[in-house]
Amino acid sequence: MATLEIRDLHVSVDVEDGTKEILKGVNLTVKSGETHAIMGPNGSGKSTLAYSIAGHPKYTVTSGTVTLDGEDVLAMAIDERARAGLFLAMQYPVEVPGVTVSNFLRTAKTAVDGEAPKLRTWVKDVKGAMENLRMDPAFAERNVNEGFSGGEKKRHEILQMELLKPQIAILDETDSGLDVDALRVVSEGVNRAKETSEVGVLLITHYTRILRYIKPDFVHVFIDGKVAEEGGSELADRLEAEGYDRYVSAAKA
Ligand SMILES: Nc1ncnc2c1ncn2[C@@H]1O[C@H](COP(=O)(O)OP(=O)(O)OP(=O)(O)O)[C@@H](O)[C@H]1O
Repeated sequence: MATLEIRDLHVSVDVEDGTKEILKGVNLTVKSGETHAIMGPNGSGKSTLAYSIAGHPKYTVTSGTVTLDGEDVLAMAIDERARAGLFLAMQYPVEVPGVTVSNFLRTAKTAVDGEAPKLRTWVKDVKGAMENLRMDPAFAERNVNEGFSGGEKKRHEILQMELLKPQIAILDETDSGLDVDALRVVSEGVNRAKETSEVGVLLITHYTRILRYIKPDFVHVFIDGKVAEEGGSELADRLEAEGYDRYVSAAKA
Protein backbone atom coordinates (compact mmCIF):
# COMPACT_ATOMS: atom_id res chain seq x y z
CA MET A 1 0.00 0.00 0.00
CA ALA A 2 1.60 3.26 -1.13
CA THR A 3 0.51 6.89 -0.98
CA LEU A 4 1.72 9.71 -3.22
CA GLU A 5 0.98 13.08 -1.69
CA ILE A 6 1.30 16.38 -3.51
CA ARG A 7 0.91 19.36 -1.20
CA ASP A 8 0.61 23.00 -2.24
CA LEU A 9 2.97 22.49 -5.17
CA HIS A 10 4.18 25.62 -6.93
CA VAL A 11 6.31 25.27 -10.05
CA SER A 12 7.90 27.87 -12.33
CA VAL A 13 9.79 27.87 -15.61
CA ASP A 14 12.37 30.32 -16.88
CA VAL A 15 11.08 32.55 -19.64
CA GLU A 16 12.82 35.34 -21.57
CA ASP A 17 11.99 38.12 -19.14
CA GLY A 18 12.19 36.23 -15.84
CA THR A 19 10.16 33.31 -14.54
CA LYS A 20 6.58 32.21 -15.05
CA GLU A 21 4.61 30.40 -12.39
CA ILE A 22 2.69 27.49 -13.94
CA LEU A 23 1.57 25.38 -10.98
CA LYS A 24 -0.04 27.54 -8.35
CA GLY A 25 -0.67 25.28 -5.36
CA VAL A 26 -1.59 21.75 -6.43
CA ASN A 27 -2.99 19.35 -3.81
CA LEU A 28 -3.53 15.71 -4.71
CA THR A 29 -3.31 12.29 -3.02
CA VAL A 30 -3.03 9.03 -4.97
CA LYS A 31 -3.10 5.64 -3.23
CA SER A 32 -2.34 2.13 -4.47
CA GLY A 33 -5.19 0.65 -6.47
CA GLU A 34 -6.81 4.02 -7.22
CA THR A 35 -7.07 5.61 -10.66
CA HIS A 36 -7.11 9.39 -10.75
CA ALA A 37 -7.68 11.38 -13.93
CA ILE A 38 -6.48 14.93 -14.32
CA MET A 39 -8.50 16.80 -16.90
CA GLY A 40 -8.35 20.42 -17.93
CA PRO A 41 -8.08 22.80 -20.85
CA ASN A 42 -4.94 23.21 -22.95
CA GLY A 43 -2.18 25.01 -21.14
CA SER A 44 -3.62 24.52 -17.64
CA GLY A 45 -0.41 22.84 -16.42
CA LYS A 46 -1.21 19.12 -16.60
CA SER A 47 2.02 18.06 -18.30
CA THR A 48 3.97 20.43 -16.07
CA LEU A 49 2.74 18.43 -13.07
CA ALA A 50 4.04 15.19 -14.64
CA TYR A 51 7.37 16.75 -15.60
CA SER A 52 7.81 18.28 -12.15
CA ILE A 53 7.28 14.96 -10.36
CA ALA A 54 9.62 13.33 -12.89
CA GLY A 55 12.31 15.89 -11.99
CA HIS A 56 12.63 17.53 -15.41
CA PRO A 57 15.37 20.19 -15.07
CA LYS A 58 13.31 22.89 -16.85
CA TYR A 59 10.77 23.00 -14.04
CA THR A 60 11.65 24.58 -10.71
CA VAL A 61 9.64 23.68 -7.64
CA THR A 62 9.44 26.95 -5.72
CA SER A 63 7.37 25.62 -2.81
CA GLY A 64 5.29 22.68 -1.68
CA THR A 65 6.05 18.99 -1.31
CA VAL A 66 5.73 15.67 -3.12
CA THR A 67 6.09 12.60 -0.92
CA LEU A 68 5.78 8.86 -1.43
CA ASP A 69 4.91 7.17 1.85
CA GLY A 70 6.32 10.19 3.63
CA GLU A 71 9.64 10.16 1.71
CA ASP A 72 10.61 13.37 -0.07
CA VAL A 73 10.37 12.57 -3.79
CA LEU A 74 11.74 15.93 -4.87
CA ALA A 75 15.00 15.28 -2.99
CA MET A 76 15.50 11.95 -4.78
CA ALA A 77 17.63 11.45 -7.88
CA ILE A 78 15.63 10.29 -10.90
CA ASP A 79 16.66 6.63 -10.52
CA GLU A 80 15.84 6.74 -6.81
CA ARG A 81 12.30 7.83 -7.69
CA ALA A 82 11.92 4.69 -9.80
CA ARG A 83 13.40 2.48 -7.08
CA ALA A 84 11.02 4.00 -4.54
CA GLY A 85 8.12 2.72 -6.68
CA LEU A 86 7.23 5.61 -8.96
CA PHE A 87 6.74 5.08 -12.67
CA LEU A 88 6.91 8.26 -14.69
CA ALA A 89 6.12 7.82 -18.33
CA MET A 90 7.29 10.83 -20.24
CA GLN A 91 5.21 12.48 -22.87
CA TYR A 92 8.03 12.41 -25.44
CA PRO A 93 10.20 9.37 -24.70
CA VAL A 94 13.77 9.62 -25.93
CA GLU A 95 15.51 7.40 -28.47
CA VAL A 96 18.23 5.15 -27.10
CA PRO A 97 20.34 4.10 -30.09
CA GLY A 98 22.05 0.72 -29.82
CA VAL A 99 19.89 -0.48 -26.88
CA THR A 100 17.21 -3.02 -27.68
CA VAL A 101 13.81 -3.00 -25.98
CA SER A 102 14.63 -6.40 -24.48
CA ASN A 103 17.92 -5.20 -22.93
CA PHE A 104 16.40 -1.95 -21.81
CA LEU A 105 13.54 -3.70 -19.97
CA ARG A 106 15.88 -6.12 -18.22
CA THR A 107 18.28 -3.35 -17.18
CA ALA A 108 15.37 -1.24 -15.91
CA LYS A 109 13.90 -4.18 -13.97
CA THR A 110 17.30 -4.92 -12.40
CA ALA A 111 17.78 -1.27 -11.43
CA VAL A 112 14.32 -0.95 -9.91
CA ASP A 113 14.37 -4.27 -7.99
CA GLY A 114 18.05 -4.11 -6.97
CA GLU A 115 18.66 -7.58 -8.46
CA ALA A 116 18.44 -9.16 -11.88
CA PRO A 117 15.19 -10.97 -12.59
CA LYS A 118 15.42 -14.77 -12.91
CA LEU A 119 15.93 -15.42 -16.60
CA ARG A 120 13.31 -18.13 -17.01
CA THR A 121 10.40 -16.34 -15.42
CA TRP A 122 11.52 -13.02 -16.91
CA VAL A 123 11.44 -14.31 -20.49
CA LYS A 124 7.99 -15.74 -19.84
CA ASP A 125 6.77 -12.50 -18.23
CA VAL A 126 8.02 -10.37 -21.13
CA LYS A 127 6.47 -12.71 -23.68
CA GLY A 128 3.13 -12.74 -21.83
CA ALA A 129 3.05 -8.97 -21.38
CA MET A 130 3.86 -8.42 -25.05
CA GLU A 131 1.13 -10.83 -26.09
CA ASN A 132 -1.36 -9.03 -23.87
CA LEU A 133 -0.48 -5.76 -25.54
CA ARG A 134 -0.64 -7.44 -28.94
CA MET A 135 2.97 -6.60 -29.73
CA ASP A 136 5.00 -8.43 -32.37
CA PRO A 137 7.84 -10.42 -30.65
CA ALA A 138 10.28 -8.81 -33.14
CA PHE A 139 9.61 -5.53 -31.35
CA ALA A 140 11.80 -6.67 -28.44
CA GLU A 141 14.85 -6.59 -30.71
CA ARG A 142 14.33 -3.04 -31.95
CA ASN A 143 16.26 -0.12 -30.53
CA VAL A 144 14.36 1.84 -27.89
CA ASN A 145 12.07 4.43 -29.45
CA GLU A 146 14.00 4.45 -32.75
CA GLY A 147 11.38 5.04 -35.40
CA PHE A 148 8.57 3.92 -33.07
CA SER A 149 5.14 5.04 -34.15
CA GLY A 150 2.93 6.87 -31.64
CA GLY A 151 1.06 3.64 -30.90
CA GLU A 152 4.29 1.64 -30.49
CA LYS A 153 5.67 4.20 -28.05
CA LYS A 154 2.53 3.94 -25.95
CA ARG A 155 2.52 0.15 -25.99
CA HIS A 156 6.19 0.19 -24.97
CA GLU A 157 5.38 2.53 -22.12
CA ILE A 158 2.58 0.29 -20.82
CA LEU A 159 4.82 -2.78 -21.31
CA GLN A 160 7.38 -1.13 -19.03
CA MET A 161 4.71 -0.38 -16.45
CA GLU A 162 3.36 -3.94 -16.48
CA LEU A 163 6.83 -5.46 -16.07
CA LEU A 164 8.33 -3.00 -13.57
CA LYS A 165 5.25 -3.20 -11.32
CA PRO A 166 5.50 0.26 -9.73
CA GLN A 167 3.44 1.35 -6.74
CA ILE A 168 2.28 4.55 -8.40
CA ALA A 169 2.34 5.28 -12.14
CA ILE A 170 2.05 8.74 -13.64
CA LEU A 171 0.93 8.54 -17.24
CA ASP A 172 0.77 11.62 -19.41
CA GLU A 173 -1.76 10.46 -21.95
CA THR A 174 -1.50 12.05 -25.30
CA ASP A 175 -3.91 9.66 -26.94
CA SER A 176 -3.94 11.80 -30.08
CA GLY A 177 -1.49 9.47 -31.79
CA LEU A 178 -3.46 6.34 -31.02
CA ASP A 179 -5.94 4.64 -33.27
CA VAL A 180 -8.99 3.08 -31.60
CA ASP A 181 -7.43 -0.40 -31.36
CA ALA A 182 -4.21 0.91 -29.81
CA LEU A 183 -6.19 3.06 -27.41
CA ARG A 184 -8.12 0.01 -26.27
CA VAL A 185 -5.02 -2.16 -25.89
CA VAL A 186 -3.20 0.52 -23.92
CA SER A 187 -6.23 1.13 -21.70
CA GLU A 188 -6.62 -2.60 -21.04
CA GLY A 189 -2.96 -2.63 -19.96
CA VAL A 190 -3.59 0.15 -17.46
CA ASN A 191 -6.71 -1.59 -16.12
CA ARG A 192 -4.83 -4.90 -15.88
CA ALA A 193 -1.95 -3.31 -13.93
CA LYS A 194 -4.48 -1.81 -11.53
CA GLU A 195 -6.27 -5.12 -10.98
CA THR A 196 -3.29 -7.48 -10.83
CA SER A 197 -0.71 -5.42 -8.99
CA GLU A 198 -2.77 -2.69 -7.32
CA VAL A 199 -0.93 0.12 -9.10
CA GLY A 200 -2.12 3.60 -8.22
CA VAL A 201 -2.50 5.54 -11.46
CA LEU A 202 -2.39 9.28 -12.04
CA LEU A 203 -3.65 9.63 -15.57
CA ILE A 204 -3.13 12.99 -17.20
CA THR A 205 -5.67 13.25 -19.96
CA HIS A 206 -5.44 15.74 -22.79
CA TYR A 207 -8.51 14.22 -24.47
CA THR A 208 -11.51 12.57 -22.84
CA ARG A 209 -11.48 9.72 -25.40
CA ILE A 210 -9.30 7.48 -23.20
CA LEU A 211 -11.81 7.69 -20.35
CA ARG A 212 -14.22 5.55 -22.38
CA TYR A 213 -11.86 2.66 -21.67
CA ILE A 214 -10.34 3.57 -18.31
CA LYS A 215 -12.83 4.34 -15.55
CA PRO A 216 -11.22 6.70 -13.08
CA ASP A 217 -12.17 6.47 -9.39
CA PHE A 218 -11.47 10.19 -9.00
CA VAL A 219 -11.45 13.10 -11.45
CA HIS A 220 -9.61 16.37 -10.80
CA VAL A 221 -10.28 19.40 -12.95
CA PHE A 222 -7.16 21.46 -13.54
CA ILE A 223 -7.62 25.15 -14.25
CA ASP A 224 -4.80 27.67 -14.39
CA GLY A 225 -2.26 25.61 -12.45
CA LYS A 226 -4.44 24.20 -9.72
CA VAL A 227 -7.28 21.82 -8.98
CA ALA A 228 -10.59 23.65 -9.41
CA GLU A 229 -12.97 20.76 -8.75
CA GLU A 230 -12.91 17.10 -7.80
CA GLY A 231 -15.37 14.30 -8.16
CA GLY A 232 -15.96 10.73 -9.30
CA SER A 233 -16.12 9.37 -12.83
CA GLU A 234 -19.45 11.16 -13.43
CA LEU A 235 -17.47 14.42 -13.47
CA ALA A 236 -15.57 13.21 -16.55
CA ASP A 237 -18.87 12.57 -18.33
CA ARG A 238 -20.09 16.04 -17.45
CA LEU A 239 -16.88 17.64 -18.70
CA GLU A 240 -17.11 15.75 -21.95
CA ALA A 241 -20.62 17.07 -22.45
CA GLU A 242 -20.14 20.62 -21.14
CA GLY A 243 -16.45 21.47 -21.60
CA TYR A 244 -14.43 23.75 -19.33
CA ASP A 245 -16.04 27.10 -20.09
CA ARG A 246 -17.67 27.69 -16.76
CA TYR A 247 -14.47 26.97 -14.82
CA VAL A 248 -12.39 29.18 -17.07
CA SER A 249 -14.78 32.13 -16.81
CA ALA A 250 -15.05 31.64 -13.03
CA ALA A 251 -11.23 31.70 -12.77
CA LYS A 252 -11.08 34.94 -14.78
CA ALA A 253 -13.84 36.65 -12.80
N1 LIG B 1 9.44 25.34 -20.73
C1 LIG B 1 8.45 26.23 -20.79
N2 LIG B 1 8.68 27.53 -21.08
C2 LIG B 1 7.67 28.43 -21.14
N3 LIG B 1 6.39 28.14 -20.89
C3 LIG B 1 6.11 26.87 -20.58
C4 LIG B 1 7.11 25.85 -20.52
N4 LIG B 1 6.51 24.68 -20.21
C5 LIG B 1 5.20 24.96 -20.07
N5 LIG B 1 4.95 26.26 -20.30
C6 LIG B 1 3.64 26.94 -20.28
O1 LIG B 1 2.95 26.50 -19.14
C7 LIG B 1 1.56 26.35 -19.41
C8 LIG B 1 1.14 24.95 -19.04
O2 LIG B 1 1.67 24.01 -19.98
P1 LIG B 1 1.39 22.44 -19.89
O3 LIG B 1 2.04 21.79 -21.06
O4 LIG B 1 1.73 21.95 -18.55
O5 LIG B 1 -0.19 22.41 -20.08
P2 LIG B 1 -1.18 21.19 -20.38
O6 LIG B 1 -2.32 21.38 -19.44
O7 LIG B 1 -0.44 19.90 -20.32
O8 LIG B 1 -1.65 21.53 -21.85
P3 LIG B 1 -2.15 20.61 -23.09
O9 LIG B 1 -3.44 19.98 -22.69
O10 LIG B 1 -2.32 21.63 -24.16
O11 LIG B 1 -1.07 19.63 -23.41
C9 LIG B 1 1.40 26.72 -20.88
O12 LIG B 1 1.00 28.05 -20.96
C10 LIG B 1 2.78 26.54 -21.45
O13 LIG B 1 3.01 27.38 -22.55
